[in-house]
Amino acid sequence: MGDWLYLIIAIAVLAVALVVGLVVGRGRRTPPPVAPPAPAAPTAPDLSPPAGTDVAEPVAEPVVGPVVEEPAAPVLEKPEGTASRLVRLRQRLAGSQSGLGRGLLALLSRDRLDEDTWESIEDTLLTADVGVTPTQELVDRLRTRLRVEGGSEEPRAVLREELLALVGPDMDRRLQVSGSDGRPGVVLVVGVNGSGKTTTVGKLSRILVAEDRSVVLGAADTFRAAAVEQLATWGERVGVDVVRGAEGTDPASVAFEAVKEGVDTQADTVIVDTAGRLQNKAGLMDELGKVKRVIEKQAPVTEVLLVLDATTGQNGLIQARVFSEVVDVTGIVLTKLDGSAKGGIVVQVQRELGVPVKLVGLGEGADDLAPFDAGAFVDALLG
Ligand SMILES: Nc1nc2c(ncn2[C@@H]2O[C@H](COP(=O)(O)OP(=O)(O)OP(=O)(O)O)[C@@H](O)[C@H]2O)c(=O)[nH]1
Repeated sequence: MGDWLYLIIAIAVLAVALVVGLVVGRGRRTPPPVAPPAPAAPTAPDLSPPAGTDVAEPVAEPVVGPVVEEPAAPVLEKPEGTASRLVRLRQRLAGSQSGLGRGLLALLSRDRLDEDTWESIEDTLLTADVGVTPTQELVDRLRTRLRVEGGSEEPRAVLREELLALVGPDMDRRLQVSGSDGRPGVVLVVGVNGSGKTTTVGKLSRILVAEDRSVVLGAADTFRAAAVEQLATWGERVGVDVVRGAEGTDPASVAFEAVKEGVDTQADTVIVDTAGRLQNKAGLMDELGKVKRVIEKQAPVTEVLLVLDATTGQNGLIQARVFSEVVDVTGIVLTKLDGSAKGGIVVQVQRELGVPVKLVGLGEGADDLAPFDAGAFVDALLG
């Protein structure tokens, strides 16, 4: 019996050991392979903090693929407004021109106005490019008014009045930059190479942009590729569209496209830069005549500006005459007046062409162009 009991206990121990072994072994078995998960549909990264996370705590930024840098939007320049521009440029004008006025005043203030003195006055005026006929007229007027010895008239006041009359205070110097019937105003800019045409177109566009006008530029100076590039840069700086053609393109077709864009986009003003090669009068007449005709299929030309370099004296005047015979010039832009003490050219060119000076260039800076004002100009002459 005792043997049987031992045998039964031994079998029971073995059975328990077998059951425990089976249970533990099953727990260590590797799970059966399962199908790989389907790729998740792309979703916007969830940038909200996980629940329970304090917002103030730094959270690792989710990585969302390669970082693509957006091209920086061009920063547009803000052209200088009219008021500060005028104050600044009047000072510059006085700086370059006051020699003429001061010289005349010194002569007119002498105790005795003898023939030698009047001759010196005449020479001073001629040297400043006032021109022969206007000089003669001015000297005659001054002689009459200042002749009387011990006269009560003050030389400075007399000179100011007479110079102002010569410059023409009543001329209409407003720029015609607006069109009619919903069409843009069209400004055609002409003049010999190097006179400052392209620069003037760029500066004028800035004046108009400063006045909140929408502008399109036409780079019809296709003769010189650099001029087209130059104009494109002027336009980019203030966010103005520049219509251009390849080098050698027919200038008239560029002018046409520019005005068409102005009409289509309902721009206020289109300014067209031209090549103005002065090879001969007939060629110039053909080129500019065609440009104008083609433009006017879209909208009338409201202003033709002739750009003239103030430092070129009589040569510049001869060129100006040719241009005015070829196109109907309505206004003159006198550039580089900062580099010349010969402001008298204003008087001469207006007389010659019968057209007012409307703008003056007073430096190479982007905003160094100002509307011409007769009173301010004479004051600048007198210093
Ligand atoms: N000091 C000064 N320089 C000026 C003025 N206006 C233009 N210039 C300079 O004159 C040079 C010629 O100007 P442009 O505008 O290229 O002349 P352009 O008539 O267009 O010449 P093309 O493109 O060859 O037909 C440039 O160096 C200008 O910076 C001005 O009022 N004062």
